[in-house]
Amino acid sequence: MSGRTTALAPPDGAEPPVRHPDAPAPGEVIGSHYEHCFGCGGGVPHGLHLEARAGEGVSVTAEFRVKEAHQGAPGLAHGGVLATALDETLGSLGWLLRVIAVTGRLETDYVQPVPVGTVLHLDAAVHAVHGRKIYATATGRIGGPEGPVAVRASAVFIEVKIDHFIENGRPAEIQAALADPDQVKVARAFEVNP
Ligand SMILES: CCCCCCCCCCCC(=O)SCCNC(=O)CCNC(=O)[C@H](O)C(C)(C)COP(=O)(O)OP(=O)(O)OC[C@H]1O[C@@H](n2cnc3c(N)ncnc32)[C@H](O)[C@@H]1OP(=O)(O)O
Repeated sequence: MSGRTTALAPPDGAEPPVRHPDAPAPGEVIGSHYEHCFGCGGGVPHGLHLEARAGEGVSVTAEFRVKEAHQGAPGLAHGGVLATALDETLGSLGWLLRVIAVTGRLETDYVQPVPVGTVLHLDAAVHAVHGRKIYATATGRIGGPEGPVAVRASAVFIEVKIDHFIENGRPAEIQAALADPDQVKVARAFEVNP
């Protein structure tokens, strides 16, 4: 841990983020990075099925409809599920930078309860990059993209190589992913980062 900073504010010397030339165009849907991802995968029945779209610069938008399976208190979304929605939206920013990054720190503010049936309108943007650290924020609104803020988050993501998953993931899922041409295509899209 020595020398590690977990501050959410970019340090001196941090640079503005650079949108990759091959990033999806503004408005383009960013596909799921993994079919079995709880946040975005189509193969998870009770998952969030979050669909993100590229925005301008290094930003994204996404929508998440809160279902019964996502409750904490009766009729209300679970806070951890809302944090997942924010985390997943932030994670999709990697497609704009063309880097693979994992959440290092995620700080969440819960501003308003979010009832079941609500569509949470999310947006996220990268503000700075310092070495492997990516500083980003996300907001979730209810009632529409300009509606009142229900949740927001600040995060530091850390860039990793594909080996991070190969070395740490359970072998059964890693082997299945490596045998899936669509999954390999997703991984290659990041590995050609110049
Ligand atoms: C096929 C497509 C798939 C695409 C897959 C995309 C998935 C997205 C899914 C949504 C997002 C997730 O939920 S991701 C899942 C949840 N997250 C995780 O599982 C991450 C678990 N943690 C780790 O594996 C590790 O701690 C890492 C990789 C984050 C860091 O370890 P490391 O690689 O050894 O790096 P390390 O040298 O310690 O640190 C590098 C720099 O980052 C800083 N740093 C390290 N940790 C933190 C931290 N928690 N908060 C702030 N800063 C940190 C250090 O101070 C240092 O700064 P300096 O000294 O250089 O200044």
